[in-house]
Amino acid sequence: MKIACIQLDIAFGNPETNFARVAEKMTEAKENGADIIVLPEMWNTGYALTELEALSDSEERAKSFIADFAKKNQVHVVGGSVSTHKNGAFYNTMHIADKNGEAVGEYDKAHLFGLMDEHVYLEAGNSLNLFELDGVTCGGVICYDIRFPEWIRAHALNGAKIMFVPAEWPAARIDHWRVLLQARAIENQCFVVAVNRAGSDPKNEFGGNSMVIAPWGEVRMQLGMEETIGYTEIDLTEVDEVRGRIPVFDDRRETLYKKTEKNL
Ligand SMILES: O=C(O)CCC(=O)C(=O)O
Repeated sequence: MKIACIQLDIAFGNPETNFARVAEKMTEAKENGADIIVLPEMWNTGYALTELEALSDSEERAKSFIADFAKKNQVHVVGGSVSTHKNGAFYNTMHIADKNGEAVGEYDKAHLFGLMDEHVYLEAGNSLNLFELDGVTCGGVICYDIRFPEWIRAHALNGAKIMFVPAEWPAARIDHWRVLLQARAIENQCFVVAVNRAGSDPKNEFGGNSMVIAPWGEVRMQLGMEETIGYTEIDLTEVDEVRGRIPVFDDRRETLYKKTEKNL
């Protein structure tokens, strides 16, 4: 499975430019043999949160755009996330389409990031994000979600062998990004495919450093800070091999964790 991580420099508050650039980059990734294309967080608008009424995706444009591209090019697309307007509220939403153009997943970011005012403008989602690509169970969370190990664990316990993490993670905390992603891969014995944006917006410089991490924790791909596309091949048999080597899932003591939570 060849994965393409599109580390895009997102144009702030400019969906037209971003749709055109994403189309161009996805075409390049497909021409380079990608089986799965992964995009960053909020790629349609960036964090133009005060302009969501006018700019966010209210008609599932991104969902159709991703599904159409996937079908036409026979490639899976994990569509990062876009700002959406649905059911009377704004969300940070991930769309996933398989290579047949089927919409196999839709996820609203569950943990809203107060430091970037998400809680002021967005509603949080409440559901896990599990989907199948070529018969492999995958999960997807967004950016700040990786600070909640129990959330990623819930996906792993439900069978996820690859966790996708689109992000707009600031350069100022890029060390946290690297360590948290590596920890999530090691503790859940799964692949982590994390795609951050490049560039800056009026408030933040973003850190790039998109990464693919193997279930044993090795960093298989790591980009710099600039806009680029990173490619890696992954072999899913590694997940079972690592889970067999140290049977973390069999050794869990669920009842103990529940008791501890109650006593806190
Ligand atoms: O947790 C962090 O430090 C960054 C999170 C973030 O930027 C986001 O969720 O958009």
